[in-house]
Amino acid sequence: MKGSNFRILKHLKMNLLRSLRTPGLRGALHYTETRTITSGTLHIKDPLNFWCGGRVNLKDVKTKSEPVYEPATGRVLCQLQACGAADVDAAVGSASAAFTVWSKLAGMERAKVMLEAARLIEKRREEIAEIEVVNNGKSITEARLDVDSARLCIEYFAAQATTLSGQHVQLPGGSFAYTRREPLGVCVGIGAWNYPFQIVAWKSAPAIACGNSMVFKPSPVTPVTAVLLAEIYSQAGAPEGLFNVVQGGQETGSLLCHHPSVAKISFTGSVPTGKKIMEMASRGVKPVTLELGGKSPLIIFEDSDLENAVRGALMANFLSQGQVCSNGTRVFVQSSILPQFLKEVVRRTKAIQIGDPLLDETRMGALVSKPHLEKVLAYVKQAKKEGARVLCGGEPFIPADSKLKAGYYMTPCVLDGCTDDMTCVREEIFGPVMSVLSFDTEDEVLRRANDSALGLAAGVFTKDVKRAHRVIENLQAGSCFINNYNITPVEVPFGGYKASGIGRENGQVTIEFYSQLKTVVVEMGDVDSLF
Ligand SMILES: NC(=O)c1ccc[n+]([C@@H]2O[C@H](COP(=O)([O-])OP(=O)(O)OC[C@H]3O[C@@H](n4cnc5c(N)ncnc54)[C@H](O)[C@@H]3O)[C@@H](O)[C@H]2O)c1
Ligand SMILES: C[N+](C)(C)CCCC=O
Repeated sequence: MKGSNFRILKHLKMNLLRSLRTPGLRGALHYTETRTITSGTLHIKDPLNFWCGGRVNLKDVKTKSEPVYEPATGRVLCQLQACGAADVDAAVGSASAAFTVWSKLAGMERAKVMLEAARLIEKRREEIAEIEVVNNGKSITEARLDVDSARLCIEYFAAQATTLSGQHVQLPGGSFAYTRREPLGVCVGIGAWNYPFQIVAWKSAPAIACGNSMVFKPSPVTPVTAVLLAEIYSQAGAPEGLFNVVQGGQETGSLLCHHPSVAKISFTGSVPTGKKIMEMASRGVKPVTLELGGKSPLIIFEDSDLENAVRGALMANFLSQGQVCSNGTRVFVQSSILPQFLKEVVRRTKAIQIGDPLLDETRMGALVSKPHLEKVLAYVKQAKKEGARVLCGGEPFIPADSKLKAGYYMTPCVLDGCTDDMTCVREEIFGPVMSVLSFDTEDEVLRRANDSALGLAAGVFTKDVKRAHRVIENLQAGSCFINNYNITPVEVPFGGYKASGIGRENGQVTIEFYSQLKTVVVEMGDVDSLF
């Protein structure tokens, strides 16, 4: 026992020494791969802005700094320095300089850097996941999967980088044309707070695979992990300025969108902000990718495997404390199986372990902020007022551990007796609140499921193969699931119909959204002039 303790201590010491020798791991994080942190202990003092290949301390003394919180404890984690016009200009300038080098590399050369970045992410998986938990409040189990998804995305687009190519078209008289797939230039990424590390990878990986550079602005609520990715790309051999991070809120975001040297904007966030982004982009005729909100239907037919349908409904509603764009929050259950479904879904919802998100056994951590928690609780109150029945949850939750008492927790909620006109059924709540509606026929449920301005995702549970495909064909949603929910492998496109967005992330098609085609016509004979 003594010997094994000694070996563990020696291992920890070696890792600590190694981490202090590694650029980017120095400073206030004092972090190693094997050392784990506990809630309430991490302090971040290093600057969170990053351009020209390093972290940047803003010089402007007038820069306002804002507190960033640890949702699990309600404690201030760090101060955010928001970038102004000169900072945004410096970051875009840095990205423009990198573009001239990076865009000329062969796909294989880009892939090499990206695969090294993926390797570094895998090596630092636990560290990144823990920091994500401290800043976002989600459970460590989910954060690890998010880091994996980020890494897989970078690996996938590294492979895509090696396959980018144009077309050769034979023309009369031996003449021909060819197309070149070329990058766009400096791309801007703007992220939401629910999947901070995953979002920054889902945007940067296709962008840099195609030869673009990027300036990324995380949500001011979760600014911490994007800069880790910036350091990783740098350590992996990316040219200075290939990937930059500017911090701030809507002012900084709008400076980025209006910047004349920016070629494209890829945004993840709410529908109202998405509309503003599109307006700003239209002034410079810049292409946009918009990954926006949802109010997705999950349809459970009476012939479903009930056990799987219940599991699917929980996965569709309670991942990341319900703060998931694609969540199937309108759960339509065929009336004949409604009582069994509700009994089982409520039993399992009540059993969800809420608490310290850094503990392995926790399944639901804290919501992202106090105002957001209050907003979600207000939705539950409104649902009750409008006649929905609360079968469980929907209350603030105070964990027993004293250090978590000021955290932003609530009990996951199941609402029954919901009708299509209720606020909880019409609006995106973005919290752990499942609204259950009953239906009788396929035609009826299709009409009701499509009765929304949003169309991000949809799901169906049934053992009838023909019905499954027929229903999916008629659902107005971009990301659909049969007999499962919220499965988003990086090899398949993800994105919404209707007001849920424009463009796709992941999958081969995403190359189209980060590149442009140049057509070259080559004359092999004489010019046949009409003049
Ligand atoms: N479809 C998807 O893939 C997806 C994924 C995650 C989250 N979301 C959506 O995101 C929303 C929650 O995230 P949120 O609250 O951070 O969204 P939000 O729209 O408030 O903010 C998103 C980002 O936009 C920035 N921003 C705000 N105003 C801006 C402006 N005028 N100009 C430029 N940038 C501006 C914010 O600082 C933040 O970085 C939900 O609606 C959710 O459904 C969608
Ligand atoms: C990986 N999930 C859980 C499907 C989340 C996708 C991103 C949406 O918020």
